[in-house]
Amino acid sequence: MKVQGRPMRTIWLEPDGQAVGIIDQTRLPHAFVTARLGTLEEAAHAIRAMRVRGAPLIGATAAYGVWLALREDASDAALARAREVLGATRPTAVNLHWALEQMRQLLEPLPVSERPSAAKQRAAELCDEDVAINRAMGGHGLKLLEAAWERKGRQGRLEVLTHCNAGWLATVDWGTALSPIYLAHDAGLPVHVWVDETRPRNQGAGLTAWELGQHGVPHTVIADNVGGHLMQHGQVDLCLVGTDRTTAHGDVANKIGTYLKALAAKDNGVPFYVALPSPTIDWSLRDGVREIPIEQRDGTELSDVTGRLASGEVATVRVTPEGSASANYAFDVTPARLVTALITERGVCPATEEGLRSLFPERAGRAS
Ligand SMILES: CSC[C@@H](O)[C@@H](O)C(=O)COP(=O)(O)O
Repeated sequence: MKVQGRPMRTIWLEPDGQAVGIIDQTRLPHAFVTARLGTLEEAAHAIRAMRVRGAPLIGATAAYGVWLALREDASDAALARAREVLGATRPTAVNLHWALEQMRQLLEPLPVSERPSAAKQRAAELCDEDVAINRAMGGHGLKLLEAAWERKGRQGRLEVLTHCNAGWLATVDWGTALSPIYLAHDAGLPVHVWVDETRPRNQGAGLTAWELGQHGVPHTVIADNVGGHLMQHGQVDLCLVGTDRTTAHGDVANKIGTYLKALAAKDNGVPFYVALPSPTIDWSLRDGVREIPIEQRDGTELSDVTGRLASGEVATVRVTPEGSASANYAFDVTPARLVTALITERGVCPATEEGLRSLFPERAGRAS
């Protein structure tokens, strides 16, 4: 992606090689601010406070967090502690645990003296792999968008609805759900994106709208409850979202509110696609609704809203009465039966165990 015309990733090794650079996503869209992460604690805090967020980027940050820990102390105990601290930051996105497990498998058998440089190199590789996966997913998703455009008779605009931010900012580059959209836009398809605001943290209004704007993709921000109305009136050709954890049977956990969009899509015959890199698949789970841990965050994210005042100052204001309790569920699970197809780096498949295993045959018979 380019930011103000300059190509960049969302996470990088700083030029001095001593720290990891990130974009502080809590400051967007009002300010574009980068930050240095120099310790395990800073990496864990960045994930917990959502300075970095989105399933693949959480995993990439955790991998670098292991390096930051091991360069201080590369003992078995320090490695175990780094995995514990980072693993406890956010519960739903399985990419976090996948990345920590990748690091463990590589590092545990190595002599202590070799671990820091190996961790640094592997974290960089995981980032490169994420970029390649997302680009490949984009190519497969692009074919679905082209087919939808043909079905529409190449009339008007291709109307895509998305929820939360499954874009460049949620990954190392490209995005998951937005990767096909960027490719479609670049290929000249007249794609227009309905962007759910995605309360309570407004990742749609603040992040998706911002990055689509950076790339010049036409888009319109809508309140979270508008999608059903648009679908009833033929104004959505397809829904395209990301996921934080998908079961071996194709149940999909994603940002809270995704399930309601999938129900509305089903009722209106609108295709509902989910884009996911393979590290997002939790092969050990069968029943997403019962088994995927759903993050509950502080109620102030719901009761308080941050925005820019007319004066230019960024301020946080309370929108609920003092004394009213807030429940802040961050994710929900869309059952596989509501998902038209899954888009992965290896191709598109039905949201079924057979579908996923046809693309990832090496997983056949493996529980995790
Ligand atoms: C990148 S794909 C899926 C997601 O990670 C995304 O849609 C999402 O739900 C992000 O949630 P967040 O709480 O902002 O980390």
